[in-house]
Order: sequence, then C-alpha cells, then structure tokens
Amino acid sequence: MIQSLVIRRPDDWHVHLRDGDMLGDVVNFTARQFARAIIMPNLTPPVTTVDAARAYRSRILEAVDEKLNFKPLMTAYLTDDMDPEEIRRGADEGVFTAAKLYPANATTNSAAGVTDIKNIYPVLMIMAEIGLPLLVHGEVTHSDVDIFDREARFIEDVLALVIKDFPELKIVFEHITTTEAVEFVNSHGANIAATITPHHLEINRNAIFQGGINPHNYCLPIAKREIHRLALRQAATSGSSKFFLGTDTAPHPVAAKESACGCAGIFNAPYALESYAKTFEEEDALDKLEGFASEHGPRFYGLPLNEEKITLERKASKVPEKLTLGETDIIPFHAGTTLNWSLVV
Ligand SMILES: NC(=O)N[C@@H](CC(=O)O)C(=O)O
Ligand SMILES: [Zn+2]
Ligand SMILES: [Zn+2]
Repeated sequence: MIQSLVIRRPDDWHVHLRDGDMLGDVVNFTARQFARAIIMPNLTPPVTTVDAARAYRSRILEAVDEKLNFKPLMTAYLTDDMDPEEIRRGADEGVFTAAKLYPANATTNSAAGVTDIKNIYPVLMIMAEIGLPLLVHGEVTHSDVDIFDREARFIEDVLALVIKDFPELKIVFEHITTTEAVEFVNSHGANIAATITPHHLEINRNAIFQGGINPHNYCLPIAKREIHRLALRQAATSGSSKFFLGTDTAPHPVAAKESACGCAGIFNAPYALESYAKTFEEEDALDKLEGFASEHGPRFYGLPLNEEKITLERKASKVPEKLTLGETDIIPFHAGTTLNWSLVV
C-alpha cells in the first residue's frame, strides 16, 4: 500500500476567490494547495476590463500569504458588448490568461453574461487568432429545459456550433458533469479539454436529497445520476491529457446556503487534493494523479510545469463540520468526515 505520494506542485484551473473580506478569508486555502489558479471573474460587478483584472489581481496578491508563492491567472468575463480589442490588449499585456463565457443567468453572478453566442463571435475570432482559451460554463438557461439536461443541451445547441465555426479555438469545458460532456471532449481534437471538480467525482444527485434537503451539496452544474459520476471518474483517472484539475471551489456564507433560495457552490479548497486523492485511490489510479493535477493543465494552457514538489501522506485528515473565517461560517466539502490523505506542508 502506497504510504506517500510525491508529485509536482499542482495548479487549480477553476477557482472563485471572491473579493473583500471573503477573499482574505479563503485565498490561503487555495494558495496552500496550488501554485497557480485560474481566477473566475464573476464578481459584482464582473471583471470585464483589463484594468479591473489588474486591480483584482493586486487585491489577491495583497490578501495572500506571500510565503505560499501563489500566482493568480486572471480571466475576462465576456458580455454581449465586449470589445474584442480589450481581449487582445489584456492578452498582450499578460493580464488575461483566458476569457470566460457565462450564458446569461446560468449560475452565480452571471446576469451580465452572454445572451446569444453570436454576440461574441468577433471576440471568439480574436481569441482563436491569438490562442487565448475560452472557458465555458456549459449550460443552456431556457426555463423549459430540465435542470439535469442543461449541460447536454449546451453541447448540442452551443458548443457544437462554436467548434464548427472556430475549429482552432482552444476551449475548456469547465466543471463537466455528464457522460455526454466526456464523450464530446474525447471525440474532438487537442484544443478541446475539460476540468473536473472533486465534488462531481464524489457525489451524485442523491446527495442533494439524502434524508432531506442538503444545500451544501448544491452547486451548478447540478450533480447528475450515478452513471455520469462513474464516467467522470473514468475520464479523470484515464491518464488522458484532455482532462485536468479545476476545483470550482465556490464559497458562500452558511446563511446564504441554508436559505429558502440557497446559493449554488461548494467550498472545497481546504481539502481539495485530499479529496482527489481519495477518488484516484478508489479507482486504483494514484499513478495518474500527477498528470491530472499538475501536467495536463499547464500543457493545455501552454505554460511551464511547476518545478517544486508536494507530498501527500496516508494520514487522516479530519474535515471540520464548519470553518469560522473572520465573521463568516462556511461549510467545507466533506464536512464532518475523515479523509485518508493529508497534504504535508
Ligand atoms: N459552481 C457553482 O455552483 N457556483 C459558482 C459559479 C459557477 O462556477 O458556475 C459560484 O460562483 O458560486
Ligand atoms: Zn460555472
Ligand atoms: Zn465556477
């Protein structure tokens, strides 16, 4: 039985660090585990300009513990009227590492998102030309589409079209949750990849309703049936370079989760690597963890691999029932359970 695992320091390719007090409360959980992270731009107001991204990056660097040597990689929030030249300039100036497509009203803070993919075709043209990745929250939003079908419908209605019209565009299908998404990514070229979260590898939709409503297991895209979870586990542990780590850690105060209209999002940053290690061990694929966590992502983005190493030890991690951070209580993923692995720091 493997007792410890030494791997290249991982990166997290999908993170919500929030802003203000919450930023200070959560940023070190990510920075302790990961060297770099793709920072989601869904603040209020959203990060739609080079200046806003630069200022947000400064606030992150001010909030994070310097010793952790963490590098935030910034993204632009695409809107219907985004100026393509703003994207080009942000990429040229080394501020934007990617741009994010939120279909309008698909998820938390997406009201300013894109109402029709054609509205951003001029932006996509520039992105394809300069090689800037498009990150997508892949769900359609029409109220007549069942919430469990929204990802699959997005593939048919939007993604297929984008790929046909921009065959060279690099796309990361974020936080995938379905067999359809796995198959779609596998059936396209090297410019199409996907991130997979710890929670979609661990829970299916039953977890949201087990013995009553469990708002802390509610996120978007919503967890699906067991067959989908199994397909995600297979994809993540397959060794395919098309799939890589993106936690989608999305903290909300406990009161905002335990509410008549609770927010979507799971806070998994504190034990993210321990959670992935659990999945990979259960799939007898600990040897594939380094590729997924530390190699496939940077290769896709065209960034250097991290040189430092981290160690995961077979040692119990007791996940607290809740974390009190400043003024705010947040419930972490795996709350109240014990994981078999611990990150050595
Ligand atoms: N994943 C979530 O359920 N929520 C995210 C937004 C997102 O990534 O869709 C958030 O910002 O809270
Ligand atoms: Zn999303
Ligand atoms: Zn997200």
